[in-house]
Amino acid sequence: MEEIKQVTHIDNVKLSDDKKSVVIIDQTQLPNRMVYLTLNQLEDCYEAILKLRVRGAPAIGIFAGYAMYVLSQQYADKPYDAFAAEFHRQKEYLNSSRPTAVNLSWALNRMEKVVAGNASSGVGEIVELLGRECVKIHEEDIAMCRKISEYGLSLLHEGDGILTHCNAGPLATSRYGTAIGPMLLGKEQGMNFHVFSDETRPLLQGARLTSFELQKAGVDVTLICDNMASIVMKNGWVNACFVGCDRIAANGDFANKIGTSGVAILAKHYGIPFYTLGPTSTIDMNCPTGDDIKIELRDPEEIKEKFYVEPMALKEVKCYNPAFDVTDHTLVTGIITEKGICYPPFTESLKKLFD
Ligand SMILES: CSC[C@@H](O)[C@@H](O)C(=O)COP(=O)(O)O
Repeated sequence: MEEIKQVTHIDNVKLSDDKKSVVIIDQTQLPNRMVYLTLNQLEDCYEAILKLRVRGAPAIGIFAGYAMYVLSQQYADKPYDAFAAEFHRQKEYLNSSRPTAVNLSWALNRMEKVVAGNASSGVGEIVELLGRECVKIHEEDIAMCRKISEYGLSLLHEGDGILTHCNAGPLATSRYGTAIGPMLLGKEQGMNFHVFSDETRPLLQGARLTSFELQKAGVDVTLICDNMASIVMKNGWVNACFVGCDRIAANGDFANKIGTSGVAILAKHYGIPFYTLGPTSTIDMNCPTGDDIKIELRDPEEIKEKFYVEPMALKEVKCYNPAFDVTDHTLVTGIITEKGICYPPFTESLKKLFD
């Protein structure tokens, strides 16, 4: 296994040297194998998002931007109208891979705006502009993650215990990550935290990815099963909960990995501040409340078989496998973005971010 020198420099998504492919770390293979995939076919890009080879709201947006650029080069000999139609078809297809994280459609729409806004340019020039736009999306995310990490760190103290759910670190974003960023940045500055990482059933992003990132960064991390969050809070070991987000509605409700809302309810019970951290690209002002967020339903096989040597349940047992849940804004202490920390009432504080 390739040695990770610095987790904040992991290239989870990047362009190949010849810019004809997008290269990702196959996150389904971690923490056991560091496998890079070189993708340049539409179906493979779709499959990579669907199967969570690339995952995490910002990372799938960045990936989609690169993928559209790579794919667009393959039909750049078409006249503008045919090029734009093919671009739209491929964009819609990629967008249908996962419904909950808004970053996917946000990045795809940004790329399509380049095509629509340059109709009078040659297709070759448009492809070049697409190349610049996807790099910009990535660079902006790097800067946003750094700012979010700084704001998050401003709320923490030496020796704090922090509980997190799922993975919102470098693998899910760029460089520092969002919810994990403050801990990585604090560590770089000589601070020490005790992080509890929920394993995050059924796909174990907390066990496979978050505890991997934190351990490699030298942060004190303790892996717990999801149903142990209550006891570590009751023991007084958690000073704050930091989680990521996939879509924040205009009223502050937000979708994140299934189980997040349970963590928020527990945190309220024990009087522990609960924060979600995410870039403004994760805020969907067109989505009034959490009820308007589409929750992805996934294959029951993920609950019954994946990651087990033998099936964990009868094949015929019915399963309900939502990938995300919505945390009610009343449970949220603050929303930490690259533009600052929003506090209730969120309808007003979130709106101000876009004024
Ligand atoms: C900064 S990543 C934020 C979220 O995308 C993350 O917490 C999460 O829920 C990811 O879910 P996943 O299904 O692994 O893509």
